[in-house]
Amino acid sequence: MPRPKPPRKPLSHTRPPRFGPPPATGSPTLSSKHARRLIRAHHALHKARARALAAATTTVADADADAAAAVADLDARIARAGGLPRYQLASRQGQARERGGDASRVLVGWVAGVEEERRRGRRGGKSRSLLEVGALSVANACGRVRGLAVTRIDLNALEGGIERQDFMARPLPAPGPAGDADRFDVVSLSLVLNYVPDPVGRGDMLRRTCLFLRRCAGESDGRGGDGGTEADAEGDGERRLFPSLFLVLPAPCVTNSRYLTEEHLEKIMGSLGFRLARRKLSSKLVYYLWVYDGSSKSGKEARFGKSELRKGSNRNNFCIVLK
Ligand SMILES: C[S@@+](CC[C@H](N)C(=O)[O-])C[C@H]1O[C@@H](n2cnc3c(N)ncnc32)[C@H](O)[C@@H]1O
Repeated sequence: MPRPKPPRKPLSHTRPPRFGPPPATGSPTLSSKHARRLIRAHHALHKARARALAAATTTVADADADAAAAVADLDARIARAGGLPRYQLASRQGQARERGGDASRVLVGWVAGVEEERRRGRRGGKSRSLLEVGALSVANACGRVRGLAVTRIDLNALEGGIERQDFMARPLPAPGPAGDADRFDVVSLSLVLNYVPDPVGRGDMLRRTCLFLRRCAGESDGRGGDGGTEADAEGDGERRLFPSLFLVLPAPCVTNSRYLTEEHLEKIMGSLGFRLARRKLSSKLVYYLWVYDGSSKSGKEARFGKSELRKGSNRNNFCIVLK
């Protein structure tokens, strides 16, 4: 008579981790969890480096050596962890999968109606241009919109078609119409602002986007719009969508920060001359389209420091400072 099978043991929840070499750079086996850990560690090291760097430039001479050594040590740790290339691959593989894909699809969804109308010739005129800062791939959704010319830059170019360039060092367009060819209808900062390790650097980056946006035609051709107003993507009127900044952040940067709320972000952006045209909140990310009209309500840029806006021990410290 056959013996009854012994009951199967439940899987242990305390199983030791599997050791072995980390997945090779570019490996499709990089798990979401691994990618998330790698991304967090990279951000943390960068923030520590920014703090050490600030200390190195502000401390008295004999402390300089220590601070400089701390920076060098952090550089070595960043390099040992695979540096920017590994972070980028983790972002491209793990994070993209986890958050449901390419963030530029949201931008395309917002502006596609306008472009479609243009294509059908009702508005006529030039094609649109996009400067994608922090581009990881040329194969994202914005690259497939007809009539949208995309310029891609990144600190480290992973593919052909992406220029290796620091946005903060990108040569500024010449003043006036002479610089128009070097300005864009849309600048995209998708998960780039949160890469900047310090609050002042974030403010500087936001401010710099204005310099690369085409001026409202109200200023250059006196017609009170960018070559006329655009019907927006949802057809809810004649609100302009260009020139604009597409900004994507991890949602907790605004939903759970001690120093930044959406209201505060709107004030910062308003002071730079932007108004909020579109917003989408997902479980992981927040997407914004900010239309630039080149002037703040008060007529001048305000200063925004670091002040606590929400209390609570479980908050993060994401902050934007406009000096
Ligand atoms: C998390 S990745 C985001 C990639 C992509 N935009 C997305 O939405 O998935 C951030 C990228 O921004 C790039 N980056 C950060 N600061 C930059 C700067 N000042 N100029 C150009 N690229 C920058 C980094 O090199 C990195 O590749």
